[in-house]
Amino acid sequence: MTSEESALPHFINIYMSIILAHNLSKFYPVAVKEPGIKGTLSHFFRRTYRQIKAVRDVSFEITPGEVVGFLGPNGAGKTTTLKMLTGLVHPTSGNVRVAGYVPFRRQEEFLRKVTLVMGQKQQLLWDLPAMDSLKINAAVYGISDHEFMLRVGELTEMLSLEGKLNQAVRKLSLGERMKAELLAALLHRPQVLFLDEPTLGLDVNAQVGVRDFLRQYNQRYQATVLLTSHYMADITALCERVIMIHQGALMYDGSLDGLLERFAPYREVHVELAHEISKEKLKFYGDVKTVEGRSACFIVEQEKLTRTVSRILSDLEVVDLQVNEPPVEEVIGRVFQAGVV
Ligand SMILES: Nc1ncnc2c1ncn2[C@@H]1O[C@H](COP(=O)(O)OP(=O)(O)OP(=O)(O)O)[C@@H](O)[C@H]1O
Repeated sequence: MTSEESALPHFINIYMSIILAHNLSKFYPVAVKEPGIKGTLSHFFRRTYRQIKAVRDVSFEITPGEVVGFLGPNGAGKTTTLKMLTGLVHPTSGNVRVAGYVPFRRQEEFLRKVTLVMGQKQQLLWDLPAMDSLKINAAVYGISDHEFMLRVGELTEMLSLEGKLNQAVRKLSLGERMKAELLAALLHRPQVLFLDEPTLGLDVNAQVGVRDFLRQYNQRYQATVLLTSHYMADITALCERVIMIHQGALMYDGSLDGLLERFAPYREVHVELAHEISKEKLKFYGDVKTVEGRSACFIVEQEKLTRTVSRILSDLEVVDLQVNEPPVEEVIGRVFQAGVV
């Protein structure tokens, strides 16, 4: 019996969680070669390997209908985790269940319940109209003609893809292609969506389109979504909860607000002054992030906020003042740099 087939710890309720990872690890063996001819020769006769610990003891549970952001810097182990959750990669150790199934067995019932969309890979055939690929998908999943037309009609409308499915995929814009990919990935009405960078490379309008669609789809079908994205706007627009990994290990699992609260106990104070003032003089009031003409931005610790703002208002000729939360990108960037929670 493999580790995945062994019983899960009793405290884990597989009926409550639609996605469940328990102490999930994946180590990739990679051959190590010494430089030079000698190295090449000895590599040929006797290979030595080292382990890349892509994912280490990661545990989390996701309940049906949640939309969860999965964050981490490059190489953190996000794609490897998604591959284990969809059964494309066999875990080195740990347990995983998705919709009650052990993913790597790739049972038909399991495959009907999940989908994996990777922004940098496409399933639609390049030279054919998307509709042709959709018909193949419909045949694979045994979707009747009537149901096929209904689903395609509905998704086409939700994705604003009217008139696009009969053009060769290579003639579509990047945004339209991504939307058509989503349509193909959702034709079988999966309950669980694993989305790896679904807005990668898209322009802002197309990003917003995909985001709006995902929100609508989640609400309409109560689908569960685990989403990775380098665009924080995707995460803030869609996810109340985020899971963060770094160097393969879990760093944070909780609300997005909680993450910002925990890692950004400061605010940005933007002021518009009546006259230009030198950066040197402004430094008296706090860390100066930027100064451009009469506008300045200060970074102020939360507990000093009231004092600092009242001092700025009483000392300086202020035309406008705003207190903002720091941009999520910056906070996440600082968390990744800090490395350890
Ligand atoms: N098939 C493989 N063989 C060896 N090492 C691998 C393999 N796949 C991934 N890795 C390594 O495992 C680590 C995690 O990779 P993974 O692709 O899961 O990260 P990621 O968080 O998705 O990164 P990114 O945001 O850059 O896509 C990296 O160090 C990567 O080089």
